[in-house]
Amino acid sequence: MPPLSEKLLTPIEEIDEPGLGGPAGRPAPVLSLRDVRIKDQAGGRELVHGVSFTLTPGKAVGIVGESGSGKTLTCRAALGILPAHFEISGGSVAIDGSDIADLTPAQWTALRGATISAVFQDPASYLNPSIRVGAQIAEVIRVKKGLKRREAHRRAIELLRAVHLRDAELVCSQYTYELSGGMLQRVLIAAAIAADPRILIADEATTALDVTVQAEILDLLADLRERTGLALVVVSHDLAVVAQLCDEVLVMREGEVVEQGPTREVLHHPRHAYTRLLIAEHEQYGLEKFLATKEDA
Ligand SMILES: Nc1ncnc2c1ncn2[C@@H]1O[C@H](COP(=O)(O)OP(=O)(O)OP(=O)(O)O)[C@@H](O)[C@H]1O
Repeated sequence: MPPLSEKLLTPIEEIDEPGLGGPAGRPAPVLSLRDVRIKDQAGGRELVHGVSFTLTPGKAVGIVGESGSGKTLTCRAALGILPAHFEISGGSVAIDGSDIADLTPAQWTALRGATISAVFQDPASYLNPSIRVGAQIAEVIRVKKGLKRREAHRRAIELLRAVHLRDAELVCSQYTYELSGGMLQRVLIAAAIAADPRILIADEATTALDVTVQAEILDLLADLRERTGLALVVVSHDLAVVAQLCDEVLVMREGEVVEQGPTREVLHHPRHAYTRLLIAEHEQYGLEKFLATKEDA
């Protein structure tokens, strides 16, 4: 299995700071999708029929929808890791103002981890079972941030603390089989933020976790967003997760964005029948609590 830094996060070159580049001093978007369409070349089918959103630093966009609606393909398109035979067949994705269609492999390598990073479900498949987890995180830091081995190790422990793992030194020296699913998910988040990315895509990152661990991880993401200006794309079938974290929400169904807008507005005044259905289904999971919080804010 290739090391973590090669799988998702590969080597570093410094990227220019974006600064306040937008019109009228507004922050420039770190990620923008414009009418992105994704096609399965093998089957000739278009699976995603036009997704658009803009993400500025410190903002969070949520994508909700049933299984197979195209949420993960959309994220993979933004990360330049569509499965074989899939292609962006229309529209464009820009990271930090650069159209990803023009990026060379070396430029992609520089962007991944350092500018855009991701956490998916099933953390075990992204971590090497035969290397201690601390060494895997330290390797990302060495490659991406150019730190020496000892400093990278120290930073790995700091990151494990930052994701609220108790006894970070011990976890650092452990292997994946010694850790629970919740601990592994946090290790993966630590690895994903190790190179200080500006965009983090969290694709069902908390779905497999129990409610308490899920709440802790969502708090952690909210905190990173606030403290570091991290911009988030949060994919979840759970509206409560999106309600808690996101400013804007896209509701997807069968590859189509059926509704999009400020989270509060969409959740309080859904216009599409499918959104209303999702809300009705999720009320039992405590969505109302988050709606009340947003409304009071
Ligand atoms: N590697 C693949 N090979 C073939 N078809 C795929 C592949 N990945 C996705 N698809 C198809 O593309 C469509 C969109 O899938 P996608 O994974 O983006 O949905 P999703 O909304 O993320 O669903 P889930 O919540 O189950 O992850 C589905 O019809 C799916 O079957």
